[in-house]
Amino acid sequence: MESTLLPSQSGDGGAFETGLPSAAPQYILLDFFFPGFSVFSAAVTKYLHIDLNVYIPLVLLGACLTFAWRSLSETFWQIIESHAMSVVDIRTDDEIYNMLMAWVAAQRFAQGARRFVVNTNLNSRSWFLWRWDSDDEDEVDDGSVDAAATSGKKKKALAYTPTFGSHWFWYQGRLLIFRRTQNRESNGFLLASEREEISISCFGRNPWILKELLHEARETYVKRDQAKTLIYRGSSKNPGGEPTWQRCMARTSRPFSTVILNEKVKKDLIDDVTDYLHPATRRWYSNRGIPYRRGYLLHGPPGTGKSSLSLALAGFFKMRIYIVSLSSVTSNEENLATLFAELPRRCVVLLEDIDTAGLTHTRENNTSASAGDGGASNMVPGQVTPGKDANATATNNVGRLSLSGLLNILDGVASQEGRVLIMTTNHVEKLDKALIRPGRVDMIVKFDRADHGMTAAIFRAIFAPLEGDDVPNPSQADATSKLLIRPLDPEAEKKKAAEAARKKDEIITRISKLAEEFAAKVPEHEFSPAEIQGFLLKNKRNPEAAVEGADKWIVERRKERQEKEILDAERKREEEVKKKKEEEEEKKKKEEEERKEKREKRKEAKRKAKKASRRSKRHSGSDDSSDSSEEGSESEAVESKGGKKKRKSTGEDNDKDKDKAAVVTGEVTKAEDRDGI
Ligand SMILES: Nc1ncnc2c1ncn2[C@@H]1O[C@H](COP(=O)(O)OP(=O)(O)OP(=O)(O)O)[C@@H](O)[C@H]1O
Repeated sequence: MESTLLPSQSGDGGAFETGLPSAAPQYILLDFFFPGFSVFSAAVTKYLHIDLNVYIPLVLLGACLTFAWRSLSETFWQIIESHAMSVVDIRTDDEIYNMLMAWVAAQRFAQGARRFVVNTNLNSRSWFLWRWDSDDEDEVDDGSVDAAATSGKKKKALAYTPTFGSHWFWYQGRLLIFRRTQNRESNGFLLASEREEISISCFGRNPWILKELLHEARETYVKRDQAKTLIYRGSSKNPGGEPTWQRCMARTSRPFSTVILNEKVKKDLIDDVTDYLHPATRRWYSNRGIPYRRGYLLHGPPGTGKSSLSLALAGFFKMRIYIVSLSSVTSNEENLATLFAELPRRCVVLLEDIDTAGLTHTRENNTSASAGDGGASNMVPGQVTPGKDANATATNNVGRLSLSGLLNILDGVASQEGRVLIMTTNHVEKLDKALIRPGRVDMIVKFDRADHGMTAAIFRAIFAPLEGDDVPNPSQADATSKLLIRPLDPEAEKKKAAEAARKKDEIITRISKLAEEFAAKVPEHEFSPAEIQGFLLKNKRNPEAAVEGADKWIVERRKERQEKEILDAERKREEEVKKKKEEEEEKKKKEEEERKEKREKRKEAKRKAKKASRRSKRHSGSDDSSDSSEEGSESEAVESKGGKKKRKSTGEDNDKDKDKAAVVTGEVTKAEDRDGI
């Protein structure tokens, strides 16, 4: 092989002997870019007899070509993209991100990706879009499910999505590109998984296919939640931060029938909401200039079904429910206004505990809050609920919600027309009339503790067999597996179905009988449905035990209640004693302050009197001096006759001044007496 020897190689030894090329200009250059290249090249030449110099131009050419190809293709793509393609960028802080990712995870190209991202929760990490509904854990029936998840214990489904880069796929016969890139802005506040951008592009200047895909993604996503009631709660990420609606749960919609309430009341409520939500009603309202809103007030003791009815209503009308508890610390006027401004047009808004909102400033009686005698008989509508906020003073209610603030929000521009407003309270009697006047509250539903019929209904609801109930009965499971192996003939199947129906009827009859027995034992209007349900759930597989244990439970419950009442009374007494003590201390302090003030005033008066006396003294002194000047030599004569007379006259003046001072002091004292000091 022909080799180009460097001058030093054929010359005087040196580099030739060491086998290292001397510093030829191209080697200097190459060494600069690739340190050690000259040594490597010399070694290759010496041992392999390959002269790398021959290949350098080729390598350079290749590099140039690669570079040119890259930049050309990039430019080419940019031109194509901007002139011949349509692209949709998806924001990671919008719900469409969740929708699209759920759709992508179900596609073949995502499941077939060799490098992918695996998630148990595909949703955006933006905290307000984050979903942690436990129900989703059971959803293992979509395409992205890990097969292992279906076996045995239910696990969270695994979703696979393609990793960063471009991924080509076919959709409705069109070639599309799903691109997932790392967000170039390195915002320190973003989580790692938030730092991504996704886009979908298609060839052609018409983006209809992309829109279709997005619609499909949304439909699929919404369908998943169709049988569920989406619950949002108003909260802020950090204290003092801006509040927003946070999706907190997707519950399987509660059938109306499971809320035990007077059937007529239920029907009236459903009819009313149905009529309100009818498209023609909106026009009717707007034609007459009436604000298109409807409000409902649910009131009654705790655990009687107010929240359950609200959720059932939202589920029945397939609306999202937005819940705010007015007793929460964050519910001040500003926060509530922000939340109301973000409400969608058609939804249910549930304002819980409107009596505990600290609505101290009523519109009717602004001074009532300061009346402060606190007795229940003197309760003014809109006052703070005693027990929780009774001690709240004007100062510690700063930043809290006032009644007029709440009314402004309910009526104001931030309030979306078309929403169904439900307010719940345990103390309807404490609400201001303005809050529940027609237009704000159009229907009032009263809830009560369970009567005979309700108790029996709760019993039946818990023990009667329902479609889809899992009966953990080993013999039954055995029978089912046998059935799977050896199918029955139609006749036998019919017989079996009839037998099952007969058995079911028998169970229902038995449960109805037991329900009556149970209801007869439970006194009416003493226990809330929640309390009864709590007891029955303890015996959910044994209705007979529930009936048997009812008497004992009632005794225990009464005892518990009594103990609680005693504890409450004790706590109340302690609080009262503490309050009294505080009041006494306050009184003492006040008295002491008053005494101090009196003393100060007296001192001040004395000081004034002294001052006056001194002034009058000075006055009389100056009179004397003028007399003396007038009298001239006469005074001198008097002086020379001896200071006795002068001293005498001064003494008289002093006595006069003293009298004068006494008169002044008397005046001040009188003035003090007038002021009641
Ligand atoms: N009328 C009812 N029908 C069916 N279930 C009820 C009824 N009342 C209460 N329950 C059950 O009791 C539990 C508590 O009910 P819920 O939260 O609706 O009461 P609430 O009146 O809203 O109470 P609170 O005033 O304390 O918010 C729920 O599990 C619910 O199933």
